[in-house]
Amino acid sequence: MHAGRWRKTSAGSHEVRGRTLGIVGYGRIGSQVSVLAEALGMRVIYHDVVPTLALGNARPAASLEHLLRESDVVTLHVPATEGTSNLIGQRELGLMRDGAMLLNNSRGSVVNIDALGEALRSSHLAGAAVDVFPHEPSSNDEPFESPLRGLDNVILTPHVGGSTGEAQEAIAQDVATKLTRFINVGSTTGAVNVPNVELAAQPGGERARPHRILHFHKNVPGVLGKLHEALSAHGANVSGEVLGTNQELGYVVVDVDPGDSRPVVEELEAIPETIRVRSILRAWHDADDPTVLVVAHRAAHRGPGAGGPENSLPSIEAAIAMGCDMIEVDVRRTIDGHFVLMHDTTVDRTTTGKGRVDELTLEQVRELRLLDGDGLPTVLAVPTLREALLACRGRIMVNLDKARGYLAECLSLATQLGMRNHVVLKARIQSEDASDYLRSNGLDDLVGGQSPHTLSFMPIVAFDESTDAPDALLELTSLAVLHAPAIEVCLDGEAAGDRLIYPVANLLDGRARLWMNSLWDSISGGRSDSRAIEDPHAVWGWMVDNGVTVIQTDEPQRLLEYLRSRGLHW
Ligand SMILES: NC(=O)C1=CN([C@@H]2O[C@H](COP(=O)(O)OP(=O)(O)OC[C@H]3O[C@@H](n4cnc5c(N)ncnc54)[C@H](O)[C@@H]3O)[C@@H](O)[C@H]2O)C=CC1
Ligand SMILES: O=C(O)CCC(=O)C(=O)O
Repeated sequence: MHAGRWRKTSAGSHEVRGRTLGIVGYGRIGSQVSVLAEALGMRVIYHDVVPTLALGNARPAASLEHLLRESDVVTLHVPATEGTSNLIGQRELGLMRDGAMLLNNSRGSVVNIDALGEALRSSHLAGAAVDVFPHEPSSNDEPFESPLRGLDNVILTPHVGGSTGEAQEAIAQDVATKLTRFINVGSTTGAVNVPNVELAAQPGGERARPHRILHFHKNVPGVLGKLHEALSAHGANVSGEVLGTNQELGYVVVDVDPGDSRPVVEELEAIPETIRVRSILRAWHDADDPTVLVVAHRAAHRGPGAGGPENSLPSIEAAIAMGCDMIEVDVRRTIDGHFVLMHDTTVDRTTTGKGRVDELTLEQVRELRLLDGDGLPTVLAVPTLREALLACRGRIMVNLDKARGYLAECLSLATQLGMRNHVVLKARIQSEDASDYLRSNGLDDLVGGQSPHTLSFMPIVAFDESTDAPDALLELTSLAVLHAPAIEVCLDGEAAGDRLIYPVANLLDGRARLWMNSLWDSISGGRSDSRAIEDPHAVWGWMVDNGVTVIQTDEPQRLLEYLRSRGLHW
C-alpha cells in the first residue's frame, strides 16, 4: 500500500486460534512463548530434553517426532550445543505436516538450512520465519548470503530477536554482572567456553570467610590429586569445593581457611597441567583485586544484625555471621601490662566502672560489665585481646586500632596465635618518619623491601579542604614505599571528598587498596553511614565507583546488602 497498491485477499491467511504450536526447548523463552500462544487461543505442546513442568494448558509431547507430526507451527528455543546441531534436518522437516510453518529464533546451527530451503521451495512447508543463520555477517557492512534468500514464503530477519533497547540494556547488565561475578567470586555460570562452576559461599556464623582459589587446568588424570596434595602440604583446610570439566578443560573453585593461600597458589602454578590459577584470598593483599571488603567498626555493634556492645565478643560473632571481611577493634593496655578491647582511654562510657584503663589492673577491668546501647549493664565482661583474637582465628581478619604504642607486642601475640596473616595493625604516621617509626617499634621487617604479602601494617593519612591535591599525592607516594596492602585515607568533608578522592584512588590504583570509613563526615569525604541508610548509592556507591576497595562502617549489614546487590561482595 505504501507503493500505492491495494491487494485485498484471504488466500493463505488463517487464524492461529485453535491451531497447535509445538515448542522445542521449554526454557525461559520457550515457556514464555507458551503463555503468549495460549493467550492467542493456540493449543500448545512442547518437547524438552529436561523434564519441565507445563505452564497453563500446555502439554509435553511424547517425543520430538510426535511434536513435529502434531504441530501446525513449530518454534525452536534451544541453545546451540552438540546435541542441537542440525536438530531439524531433512528427516524432521519431512515429519512436519504439509502446510506447517517453522520459526527459528534460537541459533542457526539448529536447522539444516539447505533442507529447510528445499522444504520451502517444494511448498511442503507453507512458510518459515528465520532470525538466525549458520553464517551470519559480522557487521551491517557485510553482505548476507543464504539459500533462503529470494523465497517469498520466508520472513528473514537479521538476528534481531533480542534487539530492543530494553533487551540490549538487560543483556548489558547481565554480561557485566557475570563478568563481575567471575572476577569477584570465580563463578562461570552461563559461560560458553569454560565449564560452568558456581561455589556458593558457606552460610552462617561458623563459616570462616575463606580464601578462594580458582584453578583452570588441562582435563587429564591426576591433576586433582596434585591440587589436593598442595593444599594439604600447606595445611589449608578445605571448606568448599566444586569441579567442572569439558573436553579439554577442568575448573576447580576451592575455599580454604583464611590463612595465607599464596604459597598454595605458587605451588599450583608450578603444576605442569595448570593453565591459570588465581586466588581471591589475596583480597586483602592484592591491590588489583576489585572485591570490596567490609570492615565492621568496633565489630558489628550497630544497625541490623548487630550483636552487642562495641568491642565485645557477641559483636565479633555478629560480624562473622553476616559475612564481614574484617573487624576493627581497639586495644588498650592495663597497668599490669595486659591488652584488652577498649576504645576510650577510660572505661567510663562503655562499662559499669570508672577510671583510666592504664591505671586499672586486668583483674579490676574484668570485674566491670559492658554497657549496652542504652547505657544499661549487660552480663558481658571486657574481652582481652587474646580472647578476641581467638574468637576471630580462622574466621575473620582483625584490624587493631589504638595499638600505636604497642604494635610489636600485638604483632607478636598474633604471630604466637598463628594469626599473623589476618591481623592488620595501623597508625597515623607522616611519610618522612614512617620507616623510623616502624623500626623504633621493633617492626623492621614491615619496612619496604620485604615481601609485600607479609606486611600487616597500614598507614592512616588525613586530608582536609586545605590540602592541595599535589601535596596529598606526594604524601601517598612516600607512604607507598612501605608496600602496605592498604592505605586508610580520611577526607574531611564533602568538598575535600569531591576534590581528592579521584586523584588519591588513581594514585593508589594497583599499589595499595584504598580504605575509607563511612563512619562520620569528618573522615568520610562528607559521606557517612547516617546518609547511607537513606541512600546507600550516594555514600557507598560514591566510594566504590571512585576506587575505594575497603570500607569501614557502623552499618555492616546494610553495606553488605548494598555491595551484594551490585555483585561486589559474596
Ligand atoms: N534470536 C535472538 O536474538 C535470541 C536467541 N536466543 C536463543 O534462544 C535460546 C533459548 O533461550 P532461553 O530460553 O533463554 O534458554 P534456556 O536455557 O532457558 O532454555 C533452553 C531449553 O532448551 C532445552 N534443550 C536443550 N537441548 C535440547 C534438545 N536437544 N531438545 C530439546 N530441548 C533442549 C533445555 O533443556 C532448556 O530447557 C538461547 O540459547 C539462544 O540461543 C536467545 C535470545 C535472543
Ligand atoms: O542481539 C543480541 O545482542 C543477541 C541476542 C541473542 O542472540 C541471545 O541473547 O542469545
